[in-house]
Amino acid sequence: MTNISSTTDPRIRIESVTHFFEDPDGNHTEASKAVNDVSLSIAPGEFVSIIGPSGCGKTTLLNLLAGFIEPTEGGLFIDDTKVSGVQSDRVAFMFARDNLLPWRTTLANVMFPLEVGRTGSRLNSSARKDRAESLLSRVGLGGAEHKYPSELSHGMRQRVSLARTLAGNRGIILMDEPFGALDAQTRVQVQGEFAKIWEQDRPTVLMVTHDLTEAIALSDRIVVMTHRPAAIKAIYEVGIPRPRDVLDLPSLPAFHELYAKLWADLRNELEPEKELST
Ligand SMILES: Nc1ncnc2c1ncn2[C@@H]1O[C@H](COP(=O)(O)OP(=O)(O)OP(=O)(O)O)[C@@H](O)[C@H]1O
Repeated sequence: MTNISSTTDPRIRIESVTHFFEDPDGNHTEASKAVNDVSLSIAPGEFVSIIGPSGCGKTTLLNLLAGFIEPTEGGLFIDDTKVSGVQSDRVAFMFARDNLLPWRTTLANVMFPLEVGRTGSRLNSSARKDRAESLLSRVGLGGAEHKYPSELSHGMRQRVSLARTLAGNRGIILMDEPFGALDAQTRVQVQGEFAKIWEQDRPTVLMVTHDLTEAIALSDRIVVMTHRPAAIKAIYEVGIPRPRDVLDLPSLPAFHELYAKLWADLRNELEPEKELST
């Protein structure tokens, strides 16, 4: 069993989770196993990234935590309550594609979680508007409140998505390649904005990424998964002092050392795929 729980009183606890999808005959087989005996605890205000080979089971782990699917074995807990059903009241999500509502303005998109969530039900419409405006200004979009998603660039849309993710103030954010669809320059900018906001608000974050530099720039710990079915191969503390500037990281020996370790772990996990294809 991979048992990694370095924290006490975690906000997120994943306990001995194994997940099988059904194969075309409706059976659970080794080939349909996506997650293998994963245990991980995440402390309040901690930022943890998951990296691993493509198709290993990272998104499946996030989906289990979000309550979109149920584990075959083991349990997932948020604030000590077992995850059962979709956790949209307790957890905010952010994906590579922004999923903005095209018929709503930027402001109305950010106000959306305030209208439907538990937090929202406590706010009147003027307070919702104030909160949404303030979040848009924090992500550098003050002035774009009345534009529609179709009028915005990819980077702007992803900033709106970030503001919307933060709007519900759920304190836990699950992110799946959140900056993956952005060009390299915009990506660095939006990462930097998110890092600043995270340092001020300190939500608990679990992020899946393929970008090792992004993982090092943003995380407290990085979890490396094996090839499918995803098990935990290693966990690294980043330990580089904050605030971190993505553009300055390459000048730090600690960055290169960690990058090399992560890459070596990943490369070993890619080997079985190579064997399969030869
Ligand atoms: N609903 C499903 N039914 C059957 N198999 C699935 C389903 N969803 C995912 N899988 C399979 O489970 C495995 C893990 O998928 P998952 O999306 O979790 O991987 P990932 O590590 O996030 O991949 P990537 O890095 O490429 O996004 C893959 O082999 C995928 O084909």
